[in-house]
Amino acid sequence: MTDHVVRTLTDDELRASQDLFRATLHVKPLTDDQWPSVRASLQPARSLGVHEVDSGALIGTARSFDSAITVPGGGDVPLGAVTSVGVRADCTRRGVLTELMHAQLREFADRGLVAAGLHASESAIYGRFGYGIATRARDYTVDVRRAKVRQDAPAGGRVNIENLDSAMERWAAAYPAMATRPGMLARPDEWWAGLRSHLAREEGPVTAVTHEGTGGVDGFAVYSVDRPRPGSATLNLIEMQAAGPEAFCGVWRYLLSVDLVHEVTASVRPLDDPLELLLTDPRAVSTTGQFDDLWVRLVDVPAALAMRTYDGEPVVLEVTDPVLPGNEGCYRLGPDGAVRTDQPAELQLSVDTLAMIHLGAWRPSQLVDTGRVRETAPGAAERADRLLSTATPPWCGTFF
Ligand SMILES: CC(=O)SCCNC(=O)CCNC(=O)[C@H](O)C(C)(C)COP(=O)(O)OP(=O)(O)OC[C@H]1O[C@@H](n2cnc3c(N)ncnc32)[C@H](O)[C@@H]1OP(=O)(O)O
Repeated sequence: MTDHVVRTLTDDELRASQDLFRATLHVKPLTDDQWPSVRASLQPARSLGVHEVDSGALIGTARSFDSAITVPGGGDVPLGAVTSVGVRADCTRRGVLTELMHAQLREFADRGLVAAGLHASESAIYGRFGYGIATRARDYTVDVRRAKVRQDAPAGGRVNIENLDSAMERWAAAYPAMATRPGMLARPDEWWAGLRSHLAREEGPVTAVTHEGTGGVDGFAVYSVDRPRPGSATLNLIEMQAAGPEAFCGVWRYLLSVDLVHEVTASVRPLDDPLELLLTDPRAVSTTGQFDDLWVRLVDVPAALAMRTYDGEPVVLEVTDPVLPGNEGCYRLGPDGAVRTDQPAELQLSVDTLAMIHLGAWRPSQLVDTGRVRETAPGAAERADRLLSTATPPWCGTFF
């Protein structure tokens, strides 16, 4: 018998659950001023809590919001975006997170969500629940004095500074047309409310810029500037989306022209962000980190496999999934789609490893080389490499 129970939290328990989560991250509780905007970012009935039976105290929490993820071929797969996961520090390592994760995955499956996604605070936590690294990202800095945009770089449209609140409404309307790369997420209203409350906590002023091309809004960015002393200002790019090369280049041309700024830092950008190639001196850009971005858990494996496209010779995968055993079995993937099959397995892998290849972040043959995938038919991994490859590396680009 366990000494705690998991259940969906009621509205009047949400603030306590957010404060519990913040405490696990060593952050102060919400103030009365902060709470309304945080409340606006929470979807109803999507917060789970674990209470101790004896004391009734809340000791663990996890929440989610309903979203969708773009997969290769352009389809949108319904996804539960998991966040605010925390267990009170004096109650860790006795299975509270495990119960939360299992309850949440059951709830997602019951509601027909095909996948779950999260950004992990530590990379050792979520693999055991079937999550795998499905997108990667990099941070970079730009030395503004060296960064001159090439004359042949794409041009067109214009950048305007806007009021943040009105800009966000226009961005929310334009964003779906930009979320075409595998790994990008749909952003419900609550996500935009969360961005607003996140930006309100920035110490310095926050600037919103919109790029308008011939068809209207096709890019946007939000940044803050640190200026610890005269002559030394860093522009921190908090968010940037662009529908195409003109918008990408237009926004960067603007960012590199802001007076008094000697350095721009950009976080969690796509691995193939082409800024270096737009500059006369590509070394003006320095990658400062490359890391796991979105972790995905395929909740309904047959649906997730069927909802993306494949290009190349078919291959048969055998999937193991101790947490959701209904996913286990062999699947034949090919240009005609993905279906369960009785054919013998050519590659064997666990469900967390499947998430690593589903959007194209890793090549199956790389994973054979590291022991994560077992090849039972010679040449199958190379066939799978071609079948699952994508034109661009997947990227999430949405923080939550
Ligand atoms: C999506 C997000 O919100 S990311 C934010 C996650 N939250 C945090 O990082 C806040 C601080 N940390 C915590 O609140 C907790 O330590 C949690 C949530 C990470 C883990 O909660 P717990 O209740 O201790 O996890 P639980 O007891 O279910 O552990 C399950 C297994 O994972 C392991 N594990 C749990 N956390 C970690 C960790 N940080 N590093 C390595 N292993 C871990 C446990 O050892 C256990 O393994 P075992 O079964 O082999 O012993």
